[in-house]
Amino acid sequence: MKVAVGSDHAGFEYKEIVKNHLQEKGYQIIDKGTYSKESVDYPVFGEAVGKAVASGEADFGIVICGTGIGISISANKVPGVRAALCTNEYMARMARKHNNANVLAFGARVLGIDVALGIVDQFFSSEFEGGRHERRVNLISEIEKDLCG
Ligand SMILES: O=C(CO)[C@H](O)[C@H](O)[C@H](O)COP(=O)(O)O
Repeated sequence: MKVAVGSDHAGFEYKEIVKNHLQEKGYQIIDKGTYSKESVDYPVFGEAVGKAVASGEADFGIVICGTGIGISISANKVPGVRAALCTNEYMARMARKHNNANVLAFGARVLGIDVALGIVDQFFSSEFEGGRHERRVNLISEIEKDLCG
């Protein structure tokens, strides 16, 4: 499984920890930056991870900024991306089971690292349930087709 990861400066340290955590579990990591704590702009990294997932370069993505808000908004601008901003393990499970999210977002300034790693583990151990949820996810895709072609 290939996972693209990206963050701004606020999420950099958590990105490094998440990378190691997933690599230890056998995931292949594609790191789209940022690569230090120097101040940068989160849309660059949300877009890079979003494009990696939408193009098939990665199976899933993880984006991290201070709150997770700006970088999830940015990733969601890429057609085909369903980025879910999660603040607890239940949201992470539902993001996969009900929304078929392909990008996980969270905020390094609002969550402890243990909570963040729990969210990551729940996201990757949950599967899309399909059924009525597929109809709803397809409706999201139709909005995108109508507006983006
Ligand atoms: O985009 C954000 C909020 O939606 C992130 O939290 C950013 O990391 C944050 O805005 C960066 O702030 P800074 O004062 O430039 O470190």
